[in-house]
Amino acid sequence: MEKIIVRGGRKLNGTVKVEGAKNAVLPVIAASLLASNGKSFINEVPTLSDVYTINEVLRYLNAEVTFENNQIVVDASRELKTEAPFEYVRKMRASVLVMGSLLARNGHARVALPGGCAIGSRPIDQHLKGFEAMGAIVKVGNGYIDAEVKGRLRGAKVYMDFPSVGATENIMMAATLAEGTTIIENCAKEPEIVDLANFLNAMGAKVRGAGTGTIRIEGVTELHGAHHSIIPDRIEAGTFMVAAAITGGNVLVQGAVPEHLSSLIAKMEEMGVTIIEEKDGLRVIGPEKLKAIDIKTMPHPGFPTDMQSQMMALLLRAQGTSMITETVFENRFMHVEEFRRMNGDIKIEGRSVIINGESQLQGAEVAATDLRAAAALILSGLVAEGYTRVTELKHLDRGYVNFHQKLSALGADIERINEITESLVEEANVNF
Ligand SMILES: CC(=O)N[C@H]1[C@@H](OP(=O)(O)OP(=O)(O)OC[C@H]2O[C@@H](n3ccc(=O)[nH]c3=O)[C@H](O)[C@@H]2O)O[C@H](CO)[C@@H](O)[C@@H]1O
Ligand SMILES: C=C(OP(=O)(O)O)C(=O)O
Repeated sequence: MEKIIVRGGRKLNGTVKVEGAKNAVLPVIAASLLASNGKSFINEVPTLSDVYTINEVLRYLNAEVTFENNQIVVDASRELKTEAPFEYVRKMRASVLVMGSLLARNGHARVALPGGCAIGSRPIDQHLKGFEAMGAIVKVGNGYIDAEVKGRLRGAKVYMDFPSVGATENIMMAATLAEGTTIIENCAKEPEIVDLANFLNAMGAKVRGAGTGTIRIEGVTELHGAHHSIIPDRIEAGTFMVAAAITGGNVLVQGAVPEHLSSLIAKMEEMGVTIIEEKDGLRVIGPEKLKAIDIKTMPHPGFPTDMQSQMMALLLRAQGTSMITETVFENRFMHVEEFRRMNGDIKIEGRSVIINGESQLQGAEVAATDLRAAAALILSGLVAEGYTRVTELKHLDRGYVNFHQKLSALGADIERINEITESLVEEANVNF
């Protein structure tokens, strides 16, 4: 088993470069299936396990995919299969994003039901409601969702009960090849939605309004391959901003886009962190003392749920009592128990947690419960007394490229080891 071992106490200094966004590249790769002629060239692609997984899904579906030097080339011009089986969807929920493209291209899509995960039950009813409004017959059974339409999908008005990111993306992709105009109301406004719309438009689609609460898609009969560069990862950027602040360091987060990070910047400034916009990113300078604040996660432009656990790590160092309320996912507090193992003083009260920042964090062996929890526990390890060992790194690898190397380059005392290697070293120490 692999572990990250971090020893607390070092201030971070220097420059760290942000990768392309995981949550932008996954829907863009799914969208590349819509091109019935020409290749798509996708640049600034991070080498994450989720990216390898979605590439496998595309290959299974009969697309040709290469991934070299942070560029993916997709040729989806051959006839595509219709089914994304459970073995892929189980590894990564975002596999469900191929459904809209397959339904639009083939008139039929069969995708394994993603099921729940560590952060909540995560249903996909809003995706299916959109497909049904466009004329698809959707059946759920034997662990699969089957959606089929006679002829082309038809443009429709879809009102989303909640501005779901994935549902907005899936409906947007399906609507590009529908007959007539689709209007998605109360849709998600995340920067990743805008990135997907830009890619679709480069493929020949007619998508307007991405980034606002209403998106209009005028259907076209065919899409072609296109060139696209993925936006920088605002959550990776935010994670390094917290790393700088928590250690009282001074770090330039290169590639961070201030407009994508406005809620995080505002809340960190409220805590007393200095954030300076520079030409190529954000400089973050941690104060001697952090102030306690309250945070509520919300759809964009509200505070992102994907930064909730990292901010919990930061608030555990603030003077006074803070509260975080999670409104996006119903069960995204699994990391609280792990923070408690590090002497974190946190109480869960319904959908909120109360954090007392006065107690000294102590190094401990902790398990990552999900992707962002993995990063957050490592952030706490940067300031805990002694050694923190973080396990279940498969979660970390879904969303962070070379996380420990990047922290190490900024001055952290951190390494990633294989438990077998570690026990050999211990054995060697005993024997010699
Ligand atoms: C790959 C990707 O981009 N993942 C992001 C995406 O996930 P994802 O697209 O899955 O998140 P959604 O915005 O769809 O989900 C938000 C909430 O809506 C609920 N819901 C969603 C769809 C639906 O049909 N019915 C329903 O009830 C979910 O259970 C959840 O409670 O947005 C989340 C919210 O910003 C982020 O945390 C994830 O990192
Ligand atoms: C929850 C996340 O991702 P996913 O939707 O892929 O699980 C995340 O990026 O924090």
